[in-house]
Amino acid sequence: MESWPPGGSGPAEAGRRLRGLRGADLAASASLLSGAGAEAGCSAPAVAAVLPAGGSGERMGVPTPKQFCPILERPLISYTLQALERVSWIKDIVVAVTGENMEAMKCIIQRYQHKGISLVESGVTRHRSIFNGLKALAEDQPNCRLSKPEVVIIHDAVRPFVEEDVLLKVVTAAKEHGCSDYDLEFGTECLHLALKYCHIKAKLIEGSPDLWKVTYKRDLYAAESIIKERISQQICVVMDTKEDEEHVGHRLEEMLKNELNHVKVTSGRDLQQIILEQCYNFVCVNVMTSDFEETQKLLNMLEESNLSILYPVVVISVQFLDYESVPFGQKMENLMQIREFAKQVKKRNILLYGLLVYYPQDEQKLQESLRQGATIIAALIKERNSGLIGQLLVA
Ligand SMILES: Nc1ccn([C@@H]2O[C@H](COP(=O)(O)OP(=O)(O)OP(=O)(O)O)[C@@H](O)[C@H]2O)c(=O)n1
Ligand SMILES: O=P(O)(O)OC[C@@H](O)[C@@H](O)[C@@H](O)CO
Repeated sequence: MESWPPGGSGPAEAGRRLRGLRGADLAASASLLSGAGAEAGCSAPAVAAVLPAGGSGERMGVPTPKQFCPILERPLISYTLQALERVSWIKDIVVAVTGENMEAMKCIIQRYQHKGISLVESGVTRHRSIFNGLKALAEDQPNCRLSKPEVVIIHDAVRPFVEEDVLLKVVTAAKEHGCSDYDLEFGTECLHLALKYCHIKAKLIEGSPDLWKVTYKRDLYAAESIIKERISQQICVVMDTKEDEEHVGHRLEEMLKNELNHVKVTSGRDLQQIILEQCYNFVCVNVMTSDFEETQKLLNMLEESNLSILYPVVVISVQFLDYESVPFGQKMENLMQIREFAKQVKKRNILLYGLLVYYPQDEQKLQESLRQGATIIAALIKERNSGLIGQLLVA
């Protein structure tokens, strides 16, 4: 644990100025700025969050500080901000970053449309960074858009998977509980500081298994896998033949339902609604219309929405081909257009792939190629490999 310097500008002084810092700490910790909400007689405390993000990530062993390392091309800290922004009762989020990374952080906020974020300069240790964030919330500065909170959640910027329920438990505990010897013995250094400098007793709250901190390089891979899994839970099948239930497109949809029984497969009858509900995977079957007509309609809709700002959206354009009756070479020439479409939509974070499904007369062979098609679709969605965009895969 670092030792605070004596004197006016150190954390001990800050503790006094904050008039009582009560802490609960595990992965997230909450401190209480006494006054604000309680005095106003509010039943729910006014809550803000401070994210220390001023570290250099030495243990990660890469030049970029880990909070800015990309996961699916988006910086890690943006996932953490997204997790906190979803919690409607957190009114302000203060992020502490180094002066050197201030501009980069502003760009991240703008690019990923994060709202209600304030930036402060971090300190040379994690605790100093937290302290700077608390100061911004506690001080009455002119033109300051931050409102004084009653409870402050302290959350490492490198813990992207924090859920609302644990945050609520921590905030509630920050108000309700005292602390035990056990907490002090097995707690982290934040608990100790709260007691030593502010004479505040803290309570240790059990976190969820997903609350781990990205520390080593392997943690980035683990985080990426978790994110990919989360956004692969729903697939929307869009097709240009809605009436004919016997149609081969519907058979592919049924095959997907059978093969991927943990995934929700929906039909794209109300695309606007499905986009609003944040489905990140689309299988687009072009049968009756010309080669990419249905796919292009879908791509236009996706481009107009903001869906792909936070996660890459996968679109698989499916064509059924009876190789025996259609001249393959001629067909291929048209289908190669997919490369250009894919390049264009990649700029909007949409990953477009092509899938040719063999459509023979023989029922058994058809069944087999549908099964193969479903397997390829599942793999493309699971992997989200941007190196394969614009490719025509064959089932
Ligand atoms: N001077 C510092 C040091 C750390 N942190 C932040 O505290 C959190 C948890 O710390 P840790 O995992 O130790 O991060 P680093 O110090 O960056 O990692 P390392 O110890 O490997 O260098 C991170 O979000 C980190 O950015 C901070 O705000 N200011
Ligand atoms: O043990 P590490 O150095 O990886 O991390 C220490 C702290 O940053 C972290 O556990 C806080 O959440 C505890 O207050």
